[in-house]
Amino acid sequence: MGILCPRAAAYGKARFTLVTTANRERVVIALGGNAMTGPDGSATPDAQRRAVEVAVEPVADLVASGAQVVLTHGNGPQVGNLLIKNQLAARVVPPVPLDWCGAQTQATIGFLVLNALRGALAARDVDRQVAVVVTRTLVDAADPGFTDPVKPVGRYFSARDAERFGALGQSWRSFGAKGWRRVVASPEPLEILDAPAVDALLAAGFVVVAAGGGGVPVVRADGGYHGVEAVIDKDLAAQLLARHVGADTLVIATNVEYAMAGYGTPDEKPIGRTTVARLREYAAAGHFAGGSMGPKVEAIVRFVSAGGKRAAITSLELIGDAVDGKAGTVIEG
Ligand SMILES: Nc1ncnc2c1ncn2[C@@H]1O[C@H](COP(=O)(O)OP(=O)(O)O)[C@@H](O)[C@H]1O
Ligand SMILES: NC(=O)OP(=O)(O)O
Repeated sequence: MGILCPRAAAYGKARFTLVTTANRERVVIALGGNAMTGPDGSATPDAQRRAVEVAVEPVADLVASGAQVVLTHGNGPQVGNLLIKNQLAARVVPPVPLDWCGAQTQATIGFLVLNALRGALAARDVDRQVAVVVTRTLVDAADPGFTDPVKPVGRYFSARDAERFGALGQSWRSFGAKGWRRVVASPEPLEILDAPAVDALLAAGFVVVAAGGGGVPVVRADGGYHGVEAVIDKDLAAQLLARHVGADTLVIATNVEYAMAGYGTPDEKPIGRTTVARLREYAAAGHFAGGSMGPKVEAIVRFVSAGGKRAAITSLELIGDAVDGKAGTVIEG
């Protein structure tokens, strides 16, 4: 049993996609920071809006094919920019903590995705509602990540600026020729507390945007939850969300088609279809940089090891093929 859905004429030739009511595969897609800002990493409102409009196209195709889709996204550039604004305005308006900034980015990026995805679905004559869920992620107050800040946020600054900000008690790290970025605490995500809301919305037919920026980090306190100052890695949060909602497939979409062995060396080699064991060997041998490819590989390994059917790392344009196991670095359970 199926219906025919026209896809956007503006997105290539007008084509028709068979939407079967039986195709109810659940897919979680994590969109990287590269997909949410301009090509040069610029985070102007226009650059972000345009980047999101491009990023949602393959997602809209997937929704049109009948899949149940949850989208999650990074927030590193955006949350770092909010911290700077806080700092600059501190004498005029009270600064807000980092967890509030994280929640703010879920709203602003969520709004952009909601608007763009609804537009892309309408262009395909697909009438599916999209909901954005402000999502909390449980972390451990004793996580060592709180005393060893490693998560880069915001834009690149000069060494001189970084030194000036460092004098205010902030941690900054050099990224070579690109410059310096502020680094903040990034504890392990333990539980996506609002996953039941995501599950209910999926069952009701919504496309859901959730756990943006890895979720707002909270700890258990006073019989409830308190926000804590950190930024959770969105790939590690994505695999947890995918497990909580019983997703079949997790796709980590970034700006490279594959994770590579020997990345940046003359022996660089794309890793296509592979196994959890092989990826663990590559990781142990240091093939995946921490803070970029490292957590992506760790995320797909954790998902499949926990019973997930399929997980992939690939570029934005290849999301659909990766869901079918035909593109990117793919592992299966
Ligand atoms: N082994 C590797 N294979 C491929 N890319 C790698 C590898 N190690 C590090 N990278 C870098 O990881 C980047 C993707 O990670 P990141 O910039 O954090 O993505 P996103 O912002 O999309 O989440 C690639 O552009 C590449 O520069
Ligand atoms: N929270 C997070 O991991 O964001 P980025 O992917 O933008 O670094």
